Amino acid sequence: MSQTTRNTPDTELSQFRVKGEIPVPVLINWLTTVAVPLLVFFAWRSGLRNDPVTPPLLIGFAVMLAANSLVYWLSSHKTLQRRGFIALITVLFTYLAIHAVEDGSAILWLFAYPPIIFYISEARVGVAACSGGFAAVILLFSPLGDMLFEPPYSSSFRLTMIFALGFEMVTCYILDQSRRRSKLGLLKLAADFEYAAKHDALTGLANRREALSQLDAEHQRYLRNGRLFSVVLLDIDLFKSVNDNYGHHVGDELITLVAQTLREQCRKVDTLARWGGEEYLILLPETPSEQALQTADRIRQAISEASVNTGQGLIKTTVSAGVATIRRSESIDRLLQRSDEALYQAKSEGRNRVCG
Ligand SMILES: Nc1nc2c(ncn2[C@@H]2O[C@H](COP(=O)(O)OP(=O)(O)OP(=O)(O)O)[C@@H](O)[C@H]2O)c(=O)[nH]1
Repeated sequence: MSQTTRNTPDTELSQFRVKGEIPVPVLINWLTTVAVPLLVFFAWRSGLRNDPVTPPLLIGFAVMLAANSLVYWLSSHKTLQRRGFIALITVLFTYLAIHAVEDGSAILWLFAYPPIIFYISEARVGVAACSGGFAAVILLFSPLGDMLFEPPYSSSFRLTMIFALGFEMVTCYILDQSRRRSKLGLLKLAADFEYAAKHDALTGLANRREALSQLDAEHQRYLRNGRLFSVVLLDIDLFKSVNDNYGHHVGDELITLVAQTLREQCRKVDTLARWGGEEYLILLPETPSEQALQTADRIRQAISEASVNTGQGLIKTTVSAGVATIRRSESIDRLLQRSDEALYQAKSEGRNRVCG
């Protein structure tokens, strides 16, 4: 899982919200709710100044922003809503920069652009939008800008705007990077917790809880499509004597060796679990009795051939296994009970054997 988090693409990460963070659609809807009456208000004030262009344009922006939220409300299409919103506010802020709305003071709204863009989109979109915006502001405040538009700004206002906007954009970028890093950290932590909750620390196999959950899922599939599955309960023979003679660390190595052999002998679809101390459970999906017995015997054979190197030479071990295949409307508890009985039989018949 940590591999997954390391590869989490920026697109996915920008839309991934940790608990408590405002979801992007909610933020966009909230901004739209605030922006629409504001635009109507400024349109009305521009109308009072006999500006023939600004009122219809601002009303048009208000209508399009509202329509964007309405489309999201009807379709729940997050990407469409986000892209629509970014396009609309980019055009709106450009208009506020090149047209002297509110005697030119409306250009101050430009400061709202960087935090919104960085919050709702990927880092590279934020960087591209802010770089473009910054270049446009410099152009607007340059002599070339004076030739193209009629900006009513003094030199000191222009300089202050350039430095303050630049400062704000860089700050937003740094904060955004820090937010993304902390999100990655949280994702990794969540993945590690999930892994630890499902796996056995010594062998890396599924733990008992995860095995029960896989068993339940397989049982549900069986009830739906009737495909038989089997379980193998496998126990290392005379394991206590290994601990007693060679120490617990060698016992642990043996437990790991058996786990490794199970991995080599089983299919990817099989669930391998450490069921208890030196006991394992193998869930074999879509496997009838005969095949399950053959698999269990192949595993038994492979384990009897493997060995652990101790300071006192190589040691080998054997296992006993009990196999049970699901029957009619049998419950999981009953199935496990039958495999346990078969394991008990294998032990009492002399160990190093498979019973089913
Ligand atoms: N090293 C080590 N030993 C463990 C672990 N979990 C359980 N054990 C030991 O495994 C031994 C199991 O012994 P028993 O249940 O008596 O079974 P056995 O000696 O394998 O004998 P049979 O099952 O009858 O063949 C106990 O001594 C436990 O202490 C573990 O994680 N590591």
